[in-house]
Amino acid sequence: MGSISNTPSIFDLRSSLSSVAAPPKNGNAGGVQRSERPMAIDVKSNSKIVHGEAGYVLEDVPHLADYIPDLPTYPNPLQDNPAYSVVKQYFVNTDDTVAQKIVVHKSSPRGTHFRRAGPRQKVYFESDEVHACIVTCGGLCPGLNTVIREIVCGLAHMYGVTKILGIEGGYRGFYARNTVTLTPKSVNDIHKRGGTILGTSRGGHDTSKIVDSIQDRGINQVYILGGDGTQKGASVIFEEIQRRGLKVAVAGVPKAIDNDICLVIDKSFGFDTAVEEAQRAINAAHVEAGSVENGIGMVKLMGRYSGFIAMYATLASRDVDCCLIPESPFYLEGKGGLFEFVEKRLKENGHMVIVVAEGAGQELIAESMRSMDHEDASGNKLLLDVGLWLSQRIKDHFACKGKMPINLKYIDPTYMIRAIPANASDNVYCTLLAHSAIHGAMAGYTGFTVGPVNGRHAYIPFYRITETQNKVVITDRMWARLLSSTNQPSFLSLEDIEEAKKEDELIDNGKPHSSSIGGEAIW
Ligand SMILES: Nc1ncnc2c1ncn2[C@@H]1O[C@H](COP(=O)(O)OP(=O)(O)O)[C@@H](O)[C@H]1O
Ligand SMILES: O=P(O)(O)OC[C@H]1O[C@](O)(COP(=O)(O)O)[C@@H](O)[C@@H]1O
Ligand SMILES: [Mg+2]
Repeated sequence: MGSISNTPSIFDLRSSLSSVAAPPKNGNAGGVQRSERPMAIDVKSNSKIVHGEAGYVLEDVPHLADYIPDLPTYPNPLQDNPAYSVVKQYFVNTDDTVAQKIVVHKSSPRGTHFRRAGPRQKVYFESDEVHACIVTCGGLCPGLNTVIREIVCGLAHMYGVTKILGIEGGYRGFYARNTVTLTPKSVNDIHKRGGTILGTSRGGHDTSKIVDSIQDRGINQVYILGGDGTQKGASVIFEEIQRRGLKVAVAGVPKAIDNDICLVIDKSFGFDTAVEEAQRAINAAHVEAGSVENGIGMVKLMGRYSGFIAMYATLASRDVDCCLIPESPFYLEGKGGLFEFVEKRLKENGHMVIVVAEGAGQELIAESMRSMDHEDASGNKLLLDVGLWLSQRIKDHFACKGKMPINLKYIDPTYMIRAIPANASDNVYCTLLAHSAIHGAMAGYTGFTVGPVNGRHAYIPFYRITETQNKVVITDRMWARLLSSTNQPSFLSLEDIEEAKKEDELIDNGKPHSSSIGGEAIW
């Protein structure tokens, strides 16, 4: 790629981001260098799209300089940090980008790219000017404490930042709860604990009260850890901050225990840990089922709309006979149905294990029970308990005269797989996410989330995180691998499969397939 900043002729300039130019209320006076950021932006609902040669597209993230003119820059203090002095090319080139699509054809366009995460030579904040805050929102997820720890330690050790506040109890904590001062010492061993030391909540997102609180406290870097709902909230906070013209960087760290967040990033933190912990429940179900005649072990795992935890836990365990996920509808009665399969497997093996994701079979349950359209405080639909329902239906079916007696044990480890500390690999991953977020905010980027795209960390605009949910693609090879390992019915007719393929083609449309996790190749 040619240098973005050196080849303005390839750009399509239609900037409206830069039209927001109210003076910063807590802006910083004076500085050593003036920034030069050629604006070459195609604005699509607050997005910065840069077009290059051969179908190259950069979906860039906003920058403080887009709406605050003449911001001073400073040399990155990392250049004097002895630990990093050994790094060959420590600073990321300003025009480095990460490709979303890495399997390409000779004549295909180069496609969408994201700005590469990492430390920049110039920063937009002086160390003693930074007043950062961290908030955690939504459901728990292994690794939240690690991200908090690494933001605090990273800001302190890499950038010499001393003012870091923890906002307690999620978004409403900005205006209704206390704050806590965070130091490397106070967060030293929190990564060994599950949950979040800051507490969390659902609901309570009041944009103007939150931004008032940010402004009143003089906060200029906001780190927001949470799922799709949280990142939607972060996006509107960023818009309000931009509208007020504040020099405040907003960085999101995406969290989703079930990996349902965003088609772009490889996987979400905590997912590996959750899959590992799920093995313990599956093992228990297998032991229980195998110890009695016609034993069935049923395990319910998290996954409202995406069955990644159930799919990966099944693939990892090899003890599972049937995995049911929201993306693949199933039915109970008749030929090819679940009851028929259960009977067959019990006759063959004498026992079986079923893993069911919490969002699976919701239409079936709604048909047989009076549907309750209840929501939680954040507006998420409260699901009916598929594990209990399915256990009862199987018990009822086999209790009929003439059927074999069964012995079913239901295990619901829902909260056990998310209330634990992150495992080793998630801890390292969380560290990289935290560092990417810090480097981005220090470099003046804002309104962004961080995450690995094909293994390289990138800055991703909020709309990419919030626009679509990541789902298991049932026409991908990974789901086929699962079907082949469990030898369960697919519950789909040929027409269903054709339909699913068509839908996936529409979704795919230049995006990588969502069954790829951890940057591993799906072939
Ligand atoms: N569309 C939205 N706009 C603003 N805030 C939102 C939106 N959706 C959710 N939130 C807020 O984000 C926080 C977390 O959302 P929730 O859905 O509970 O968890 P998660 O972030 O894990 O999806 C809540 O405080 C909620 O009020
Ligand atoms: O009981 P809670 O705290 O509302 O959490 C239950 C929900 O949290 C989750 O684990 C994750 O949800 P979020 O992504 O919204 O945090 C869901 O799978 C589950 O339905
Ligand atoms: Mg959510």
